[in-house]
Amino acid sequence: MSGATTLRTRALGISFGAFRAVSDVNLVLEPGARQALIGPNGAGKTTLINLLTGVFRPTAGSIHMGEHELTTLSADKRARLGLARTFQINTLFPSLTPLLSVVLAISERDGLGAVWWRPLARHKAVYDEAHALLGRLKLDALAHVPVAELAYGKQRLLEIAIAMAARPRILLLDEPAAGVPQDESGELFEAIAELPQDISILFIEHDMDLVFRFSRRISVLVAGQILIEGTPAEIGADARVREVYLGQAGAAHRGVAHV
Ligand SMILES: Nc1ncnc2c1ncn2[C@@H]1O[C@H](COP(=O)(O)OP(=O)(O)OP(=O)(O)O)[C@@H](O)[C@H]1O
Repeated sequence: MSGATTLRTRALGISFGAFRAVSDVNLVLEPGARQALIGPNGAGKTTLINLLTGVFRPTAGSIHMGEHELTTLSADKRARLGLARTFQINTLFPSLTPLLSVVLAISERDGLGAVWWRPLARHKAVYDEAHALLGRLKLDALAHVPVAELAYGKQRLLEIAIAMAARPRILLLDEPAAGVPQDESGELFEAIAELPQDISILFIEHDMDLVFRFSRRISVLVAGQILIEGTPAEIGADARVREVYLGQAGAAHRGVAHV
């Protein structure tokens, strides 16, 4: 699958027992979006991404990608339609190199995982593509360094390179800068901003400086529901958003002065 597409949810929700973790969410991710999903701890941001990617089955509503309805599709099928994600926690193999990590991801995409006798030309094409992806994320100089020896910010970039190996149309990034020292997180987001413009990106981020620098739209999730969705200027001017954030302990150090 290739080409830009729109991801859309209609009245999406999930309950865990009596607890409604996400409810009535109408989210639209336009082609080429650079959209932030923000909200207090426990608001349901990761749960929403888990619903979009098929980790959880919704208890209400539906999910659509272009003309495809995803609501009941497996995570694998959604990935094949062009939906990719990264996780809040590091999921890399520490002893592999970045090059091999990306080669494996490309092989997986092509269904070549178990085919060791593939033609040499195809082998070269996979390596060329892996080098190009690493180059795009400015990891080419580190292609042969074991993952365990990479700075954490570089590891997070590698996770994005691996997600990109699936040739996604939509990329969902769950706190891509989590655990990354502050002086490396700007560089990480610059790399994200430079990904091909036809890929739609939704990212969860707590650092408001990064959110306001790198998003073109912001969705604010509070207690499982979208409180407001708009441009950074609209979100920054919204009194309810200020109230939500100023009510949170520690909000000041997250740069809420910008909200
Ligand atoms: N599998 C589950 N079973 C029961 N409750 C769950 C489950 N997954 C999430 N929750 C609950 O749903 C709520 C939303 O959690 P979620 O992790 O989506 O929040 P979040 O906005 O991503 O938070 P944070 O910013 O801290 O990562 C929380 O109260 C959480 O305890």
